[in-house]
Amino acid sequence: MELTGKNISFKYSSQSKQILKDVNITIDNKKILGLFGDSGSGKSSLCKILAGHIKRYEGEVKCGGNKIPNAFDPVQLIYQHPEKVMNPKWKMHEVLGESWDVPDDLLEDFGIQKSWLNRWPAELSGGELQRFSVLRALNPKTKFLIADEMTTMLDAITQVQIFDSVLKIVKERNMGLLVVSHDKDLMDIICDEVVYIDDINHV
Ligand SMILES: Nc1ncnc2c1ncn2[C@@H]1O[C@H](COP(=O)(O)OP(=O)(O)OP(=O)(O)O)[C@@H](O)[C@H]1O
Repeated sequence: MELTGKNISFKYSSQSKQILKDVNITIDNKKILGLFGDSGSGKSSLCKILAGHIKRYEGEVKCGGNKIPNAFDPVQLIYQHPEKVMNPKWKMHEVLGESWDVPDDLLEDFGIQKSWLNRWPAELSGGELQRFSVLRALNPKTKFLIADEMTTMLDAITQVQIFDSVLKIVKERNMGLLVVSHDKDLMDIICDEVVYIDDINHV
């Protein structure tokens, strides 16, 4: 199964600069793909388009040959800043429960203490919140995961732990994974193939 972006071109408004031009990218569920490039080169914008968060673009995104449906989200995007995508008025068990019923062993794998489930997002650190946003994205319907600087805010040891847990699930469930990072060393370890955005973006 593949998630494909075909001839993707994009600008934020008609007056603003071209961010993406004729980008072609394929994420295969049998390989882990890395995407790297300079700050501001359009990586996050491309991720949002692939995940269906930006809808006004030129080109075509397909998941398993079909357009991404609205009701069922086979493509999940994990943002760099989890606090931006969490409802501050929900306790953490509601934040997770909205997506799926996470088994206890997975909470443990991701280093989430049970007492945190009863806290508000504002009562957790950025790194602790990020563990929740990763787990939330890993609901059983997810076919492709896009990790946009997913572990930037975590220390090196926690980064490895989180990636280990994600990779285990990705392999078990045969999911596709796109890893976006500035850390080329990390990508070289994790990914089967790494793409430089300037090589696929013709702006
Ligand atoms: N909502 C927005 N409205 C207008 N311009 C935006 C918006 N979001 C991003 N941009 C601009 O689009 C360009 C590409 O940004 P994008 O976040 O996709 O880059 P990036 O490669 O992910 O950067 P980084 O590695 O720093 O996260 C930048 O010049 C940025 O200023």
